[in-house]
Amino acid sequence: MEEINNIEVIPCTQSNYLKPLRVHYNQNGTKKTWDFMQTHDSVSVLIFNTTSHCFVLVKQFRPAVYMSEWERAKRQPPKSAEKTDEGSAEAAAPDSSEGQSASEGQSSSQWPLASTGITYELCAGLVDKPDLSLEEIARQEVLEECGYDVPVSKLRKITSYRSGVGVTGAKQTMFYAEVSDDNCVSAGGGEPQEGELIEVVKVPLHEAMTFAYDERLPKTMGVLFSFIWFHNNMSPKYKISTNV
Ligand SMILES: Nc1nc(=O)c2ncn([C@@H]3O[C@H](COP(=O)(O)OP(=O)(O)O[C@H]4O[C@H](CO)[C@@H](O)[C@H](O)[C@H]4O)[C@@H](O)[C@H]3O)c2[nH]1
Ligand SMILES: [Mg+2]
Repeated sequence: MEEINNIEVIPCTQSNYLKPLRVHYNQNGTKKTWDFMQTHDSVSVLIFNTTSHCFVLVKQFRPAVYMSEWERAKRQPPKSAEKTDEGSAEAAAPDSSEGQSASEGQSSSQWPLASTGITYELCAGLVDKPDLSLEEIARQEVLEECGYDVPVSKLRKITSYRSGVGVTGAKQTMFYAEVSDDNCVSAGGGEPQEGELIEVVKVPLHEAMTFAYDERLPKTMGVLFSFIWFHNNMSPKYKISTNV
């Protein structure tokens, strides 16, 4: 249950997370300019629980996604208040949590439901600790966000890729971790002192592809890619249903 209100949007002039910059350069003799954002690289982890045959994902409110939905709503106001994806999306969700919002803080504009800013993601984290390896950061994120204590040696690197090419250029490295209920040491949920409010969500293997392609459930590309990676690499060890 999320309640988002008192929304105020201001220009970002200083941040620990990103730095907007403009680069001038010559490409094949042509003068060019590009605006970009310096951000941290990141790691993500596809977690598969071998006891329950479920993928372990996280679900959290993402202000950037919410604000993007707000922009869209301003461009295309919904035809009627009831006519949103909300009911059907939550009905199809693998857990029962419900989004809720209040429209306050900003003139008379209609704020979207908080649930439009809640996304399903792989467990993931920023590479912001120079003394730790990518594997060690991934291990910490699995523990903090999902509550599983897995040794670094059990993390298998899947691949790395650019998580954004137009704006950030940041690199994300993806790992695979097989866990069992025996590795579960806490409920997870992130670091409350860092302001993290994370819900751990289990997606049964036999529902994975239906979940992945259900556009009513906002999710990252990492979820989609990693499920397909699992299908290609872990079958026939674990059978993933593909009838979508
Ligand atoms: N970004 C930001 N802005 C703030 O103003 C801001 N203010 C506080 N924070 C804090 O920074 C920490 C960031 O948490 P993580 O290290 O777990 O990183 P994620 O946000 O999970 O990001 C990962 O997962 C994403 C989804 O796959 C990918 O897109 C990213 O590339 C990937 O790094 C949290 O403690 C959060 O409370 C902000 N973080
Ligand atoms: Mg995270």
